[in-house]
Amino acid sequence: MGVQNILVIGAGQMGSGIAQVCAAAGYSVTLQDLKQEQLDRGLGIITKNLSRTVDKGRMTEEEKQAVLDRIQPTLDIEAARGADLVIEAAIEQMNIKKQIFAQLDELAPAHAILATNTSSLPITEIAAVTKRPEQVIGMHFMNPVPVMKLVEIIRGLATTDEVYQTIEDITKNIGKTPVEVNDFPGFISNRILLPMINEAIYALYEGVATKEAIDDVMKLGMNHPMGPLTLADFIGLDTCLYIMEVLHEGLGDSKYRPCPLLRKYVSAGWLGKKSGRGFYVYE
Ligand SMILES: CC(=O)CC(=O)SCCNC(=O)CCNC(=O)[C@H](O)C(C)(C)COP(=O)(O)OP(=O)(O)OC[C@H]1O[C@@H](n2cnc3c(N)ncnc32)[C@H](O)[C@@H]1OP(=O)(O)O
Ligand SMILES: NC(=O)C1=CN([C@@H]2O[C@H](COP(=O)(O)OP(=O)(O)OC[C@H]3O[C@@H](n4cnc5c(N)ncnc54)[C@H](OP(=O)(O)O)[C@@H]3O)[C@@H](O)[C@H]2O)C=CC1
Repeated sequence: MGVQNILVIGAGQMGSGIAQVCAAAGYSVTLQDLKQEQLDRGLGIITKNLSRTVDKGRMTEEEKQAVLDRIQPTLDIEAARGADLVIEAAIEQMNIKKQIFAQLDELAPAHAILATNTSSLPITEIAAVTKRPEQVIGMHFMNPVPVMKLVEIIRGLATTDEVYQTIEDITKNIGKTPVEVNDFPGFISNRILLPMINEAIYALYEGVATKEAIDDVMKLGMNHPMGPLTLADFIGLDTCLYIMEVLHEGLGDSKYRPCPLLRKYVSAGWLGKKSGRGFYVYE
């Protein structure tokens, strides 16, 4: 059975981007979150992104409206009953993801594929709470979703070839490039990116340079589009911390220990751009 209806769980920065690109490709999308405020915020970001595309002459006002009309917001996870594919993009915590997947397994039709946008958590462990581990898979988008080409696709131990192929086809349909990666903590993207960011935070913590200088070195010296501290703020410092914890625990090597300064900022509620303050202050 083909995929037509996609349910996206979590209307944060990633969930809203995923809903946008799926709806733009013609899928019928339901976007679910726990709070109306988050749904409104997510839909606001999607509308702003699409309006920018209209302003650039790459989309008509009618096409924009058609994309918006294909996105149905809801607070009710019962929406899983109508889904062919669920893409989960709630927060990066194993206990939350397990709860969500157990519920989805109860609600979603037997043919539905359950995908997670986790940045680092083992797919096999998430799949194990369901009675359909062969239909559970990692579909790891990059931030900002409408811009970044990559989707890492990660099979759990039991994921079938058929399910992998369906997800690879959908990834291409929404204009992204799939790269297959094995199920190890942090996959490839965050096993390489996050230790670099964590090291930049250590450099700040140890007083090696100012935050601006650290970012300038990596931007001007390595041609990175954003410095590592700006990028950490952009990803979300909570997400950065969770990923480092997964790497530290999952790979068992002290080189992945999260910097105490990162912990302190997250405890203070300084989560980066999304909360208005991280290493930098945002309007
Ligand atoms: C943590 C994980 O699990 C994995 C991850 O995602 S890690 C994070 C991966 N992402 C990155 O590393 C992003 C690094 N940063 C960048 O690539 C760039 O700074 C950027 C693309 C975000 C912005 O690019 P820029 O050249 O500085 O800015 P700007 O010229 O304003 O934008 C470039 C384009 O992106 C679009 N864009 C920028 N930010 C956007 C956003 N948040 N949402 C949608 N579109 C956006 C702009 O509209 C513009 O589009 P056009 O070229 O079509 O006009
Ligand atoms: N940020 C990034 O660069 C990337 C993140 N990811 C992954 O994507 C996922 C989401 O990250 P991101 O969008 O940045 O995080 P955000 O904090 O922006 O969004 C998470 C959203 O999920 C909601 N949520 C939390 N629990 C539940 C639940 N049980 N059911 C439904 N919604 C829930 C949150 O609501 P509330 O705020 O009310 O708790 C919030 O709206 C994480 O797994 C992350 O690791 C993957 C690639 C890149």
